[in-house]
Amino acid sequence: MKLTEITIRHLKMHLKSPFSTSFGTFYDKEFLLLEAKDEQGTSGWGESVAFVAPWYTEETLKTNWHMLEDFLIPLILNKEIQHPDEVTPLFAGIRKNNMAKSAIEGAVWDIYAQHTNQSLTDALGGNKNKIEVGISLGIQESIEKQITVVEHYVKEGYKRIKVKIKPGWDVQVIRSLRERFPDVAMMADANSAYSLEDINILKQLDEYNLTMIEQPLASDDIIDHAVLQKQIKTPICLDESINSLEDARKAIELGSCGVINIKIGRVGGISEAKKIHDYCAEKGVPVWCGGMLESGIGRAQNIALTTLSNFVLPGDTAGSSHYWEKDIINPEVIVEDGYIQVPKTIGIGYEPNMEAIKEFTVSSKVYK
Ligand SMILES: O=C(O)CCC(=O)C1=CC=C[C@@H](O)[C@@H]1C(=O)O
Ligand SMILES: [Mg+2]
Repeated sequence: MKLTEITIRHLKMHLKSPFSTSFGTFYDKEFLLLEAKDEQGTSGWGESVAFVAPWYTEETLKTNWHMLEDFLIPLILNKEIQHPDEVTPLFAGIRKNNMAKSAIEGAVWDIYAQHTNQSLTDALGGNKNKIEVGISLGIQESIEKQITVVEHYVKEGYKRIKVKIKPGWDVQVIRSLRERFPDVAMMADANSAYSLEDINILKQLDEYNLTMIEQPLASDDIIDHAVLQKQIKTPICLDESINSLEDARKAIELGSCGVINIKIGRVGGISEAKKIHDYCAEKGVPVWCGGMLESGIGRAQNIALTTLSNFVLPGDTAGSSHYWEKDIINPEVIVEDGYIQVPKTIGIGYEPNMEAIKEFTVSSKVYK
């Protein structure tokens, strides 16, 4: 295939309820949606998961647009590509900027699946008909409210509940949730809000039988996480610290974590995500698919990735209606009793809803 035209659209979608973490609150999700067309007129779709501000990683919507326009699109337009695995090497001269790279690579995987007449799941070698789904819940204004929100999603059947913690909103919250929900699979995500100086807090969290504690320490750290992991029995899950297969190898060799959260955008694309999955499988380290409040396009890719066999823990791939009044795909992603049925249709398994895409588009530009 050869990509002959790429359209970048800036979309803004209103979140049904605000999402609060240790680094801030989101009311809307603004992101770049990328449509690539090849010489046969086949369209493939990709989504950049970069946020408007560099809170989670250093990438932003604007830096992604700059990287795509000035560096990545010129590298890929009109290049002959046999397989999506060739995209990451093609971008190797450009450091990091993984979310921007991943937006194009996802679109190439979509086109490749369509050309080879298979679902993205089959193209990746996935082997599940349905996937288990967890949910990530933002920080609430009070512990009572947090309990009410958790209860709602436990009743909906989600297979694992993730709550966000930050200094001042940690041990007491987890203790209260555990008292109320003694048997629910529960985990806490700190988004790097602690340091080893807070080890006493982290040791207290160790008492509540959490499935894992996600990214307690610095976003670029694997050394202190290894120190911490030796002192707590709860597995540490790394999110922000893992941006490549090499990062995963080093973290596992050092003993910095017991679990890895794989996000396609954070690691630069589906091919790298699959490599990390394969490596973790070989090392006996379970993985799960993280979420970035994606629209249906990114969510569809997450669902396909989760069908790989070592995604043994429920991912943050909640249903469309949890986030949006209206998603940009047809059908929307539906979660029933904590499961998503994996679509088997050709490509990403869902159709882009052009009317909704137009409605949410703030600006766009075509590159040929
Ligand atoms: O997409 C989802 O539902 C998961 C959301 C989620 O937990 C996260 C989204 C974006 C940044 C972080 O706060 C976070 C995470 O770190 O996993
Ligand atoms: Mg996280």
